This record gives sequence, structure tokens and C-alpha cells, in this order.
Amino acid sequence: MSTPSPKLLFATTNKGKLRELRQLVGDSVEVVSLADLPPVPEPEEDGDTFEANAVKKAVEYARATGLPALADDSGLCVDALDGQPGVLSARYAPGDDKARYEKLLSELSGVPDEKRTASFRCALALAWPDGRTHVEEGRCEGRIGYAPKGEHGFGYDPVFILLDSGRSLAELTAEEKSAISHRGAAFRKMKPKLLSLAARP
Ligand SMILES: O=P(O)(O)OP(=O)(O)OP(=O)(O)OC[C@H]1O[C@@H](n2cnc3c(O)ncnc32)[C@H](O)[C@@H]1O
Ligand SMILES: [Mg+2]
Repeated sequence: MSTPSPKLLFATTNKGKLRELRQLVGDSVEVVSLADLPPVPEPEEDGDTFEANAVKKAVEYARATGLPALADDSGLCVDALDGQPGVLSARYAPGDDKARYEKLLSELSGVPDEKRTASFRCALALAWPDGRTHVEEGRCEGRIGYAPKGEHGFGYDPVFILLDSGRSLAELTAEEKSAISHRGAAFRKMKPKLLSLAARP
């Protein structure tokens, strides 16, 4: 008789993140998403750092569901804006992703190429239902373009330009993005912990 696979909750309301995490985890761990479970109140993201918010989300979702939970807090830090929108990336402008990247482009109008540098940051937190946590971080360097390009990805991807190729993150396939992204980097550090879930009490 085979042992049932461990269940991991992808504790995010963001469809783009969910898609990328699903692809990264593959079939190494049995996963469920928030949509598969009875509604859980959304944690308030009031931390000053990506790490604090990721831990808070993971801990609250793990306690509420009784499942190990993987939460992601991420965002875009733009040097010419002193690191903004940063942890407030999801709330930078009301409306959709397009409204937010358009606000960013307009804030940067007149800013020359060399001052448009930015980085995507991601903190991934894994929390067990008993409150234990583990966090890993990743980042991806680039600069903000002048107009959106590309149809893949989500969020600010169409305006985030990679330094080496000049392509936007939205011009990459999911596999290409994960190989270099902040989320991919954090995930690869987290992977051993996820695989060890089965051995947890
Ligand atoms: O909190 P959860 O439920 O996970 O979903 P969220 O969308 O609110 O997620 P965050 O609070 O972490 O906010 C992240 C913001 O940064 C943006 N972002 C994060 N990773 C990104 C990526 O890989 N590409 C483009 N934008 C990204 C995303 O669009 C959000 O506006
Ligand atoms: Mg959020």
C-alpha cells in the first residue's frame, strides 16, 4: 500500500503566482490551492518587509487550514523611487495590473535609462500548522522600460526589462522566467524543505 502524498497549501490569491508555483513544484508534493478549500479570511499585509508579510500569510493560512502553507510576498523595488512600490506593489494604484504599471511608467517619465534600474524581490515562507516557519528570498535585476511589451507573465512583467537581453519578463515563456526570476530563485532554495514535508511529524 502506498503512503498518501503530503498536502501543501499554495497560500496565495494571485493567479499568476499560483501558476508559477504549480509549475515549479511539479508533482513532487501534492498541492491544494485556496480555491479548493472553504473560504479563509485574507491576512492583513501590514509588515515593513517582504519576509514579514510572507511569514504572516503562511502562518495564518496554515493555522486556519491545518495544512503546511507556502506563501509568497513579492514586489518591485525601483531605485529612482527610493525602492517604491516595494511591499506596497499590489496596492500601488487601484484597479488592475495594467493600471499599476501605467502609474509606474508615468512616475518615471523623463527618467533616463541609467536611472531606471529596479529589482523584483520575493520572500517565500513555509509554515507548519504548529507555527514553525522557514523563509527563503530571491531577487531579479532589471530596469523599467518606456512602454509595456510581451503577453506572458503577470503584474509588472510587461515593463520589467532584463539587463542582458533587453527583453521584458512578459516576453519570456513560463520556464524561461522561472529560470531567472526572484520567485524561481527563492523556490530553488526552498525546494529541499518542501521535499522534506513528508518526513515532518
Ligand atoms: O498576497 P497574495 O494573496 O499572494 O497576492 P498579491 O497579488 O496580493 O501578492 P503580493 O501581496 O505579494 O503583491 C505582489 C505584487 O507584486 C507584483 N509581482 C510580484 N511578483 C511578480 C512577478 O513575478 N511579475 C510581475 N509582478 C509581480 C504583483 O503583481 C503584485 O502587484
Ligand atoms: Mg497580497
